[in-house]
Amino acid sequence: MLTLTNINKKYADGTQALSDISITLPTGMVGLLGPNGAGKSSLMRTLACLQSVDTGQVNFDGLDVLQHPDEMRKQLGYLPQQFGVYPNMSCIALLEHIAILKGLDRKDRQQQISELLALLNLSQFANKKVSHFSGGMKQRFGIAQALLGSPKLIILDEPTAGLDPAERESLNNLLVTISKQRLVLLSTHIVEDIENQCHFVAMINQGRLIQSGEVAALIKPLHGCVWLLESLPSVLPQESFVLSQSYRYGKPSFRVYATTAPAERARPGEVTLQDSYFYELKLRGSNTCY
Ligand SMILES: Nc1ncnc2c1ncn2[C@@H]1O[C@H](COP(=O)(O)OP(=O)(O)OP(=O)(O)O)[C@@H](O)[C@H]1O
Repeated sequence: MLTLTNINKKYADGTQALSDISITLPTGMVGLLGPNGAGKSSLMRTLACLQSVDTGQVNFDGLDVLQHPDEMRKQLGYLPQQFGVYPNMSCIALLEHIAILKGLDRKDRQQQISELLALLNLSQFANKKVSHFSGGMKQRFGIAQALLGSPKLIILDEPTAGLDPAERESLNNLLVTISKQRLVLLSTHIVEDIENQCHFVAMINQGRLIQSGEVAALIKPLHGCVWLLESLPSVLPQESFVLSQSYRYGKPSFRVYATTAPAERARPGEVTLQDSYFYELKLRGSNTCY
């Protein structure tokens, strides 16, 4: 279990990236949702012991993380949003190098690297330079290096960014498999990925925690309050508002929050996590566009 208490972080230029964040995250797949600039990466870098905070505490299974970052690093796997690799190193050599840095002995290194190469479908590319990998292969390599040492906490910042749908699906399935008996914290803009894989979600905006809890419990209050419309009436009922607007087969499609049907032609919609996320952002007066 990971507990954050009153985390505050202001950068040197005065940007308040994290404001008084307090939350307890359970084991399993946990999603972190927030618009661009919300503070997700700042939070993840903090948990990965890569940057300090101004105030606050982080506790992981009884360990005071900010006081003992070296202890935490032994239990941590981190995939940053972007990562560089040594240009001339093969996949296996680089994994070997990272395993040594993580303190694995020779026997463990050999066993874990061979298991991870197989798990991540990289065995046949073991001797290829990682700098020559495709985007999907590179992300799978990133997950493999994060899993070295069997960490109890895995932090993944946008792991599926830039992947094609098949790669995304296979990586998502893999993440569910590895999240058994450990905490996998997943940050992504793809709300659907969080809805499909995570049982718990934390939403942040402008550095503040705006909502958190079990996904099923979060969307429950909106049941019966989401309506689908192809066009909006000239006036929406009081206290109702547009959650999102998109196109389906080239035709406009509106999802509207309303406690009763906002128009005669409105059809009830099945509530999604995205509805709940947009509802929370609207409710808290975000000026974010979506
Ligand atoms: N090193 C830094 N110095 C100054 N400001 C920073 C720094 N890093 C991030 N910020 C600012 O802190 C805020 C939060 O940024 P952060 O990268 O944590 O957000 P994010 O939710 O990860 O965004 P995105 O989804 O776009 O990656 C933003 O206003 C950003 O400009």
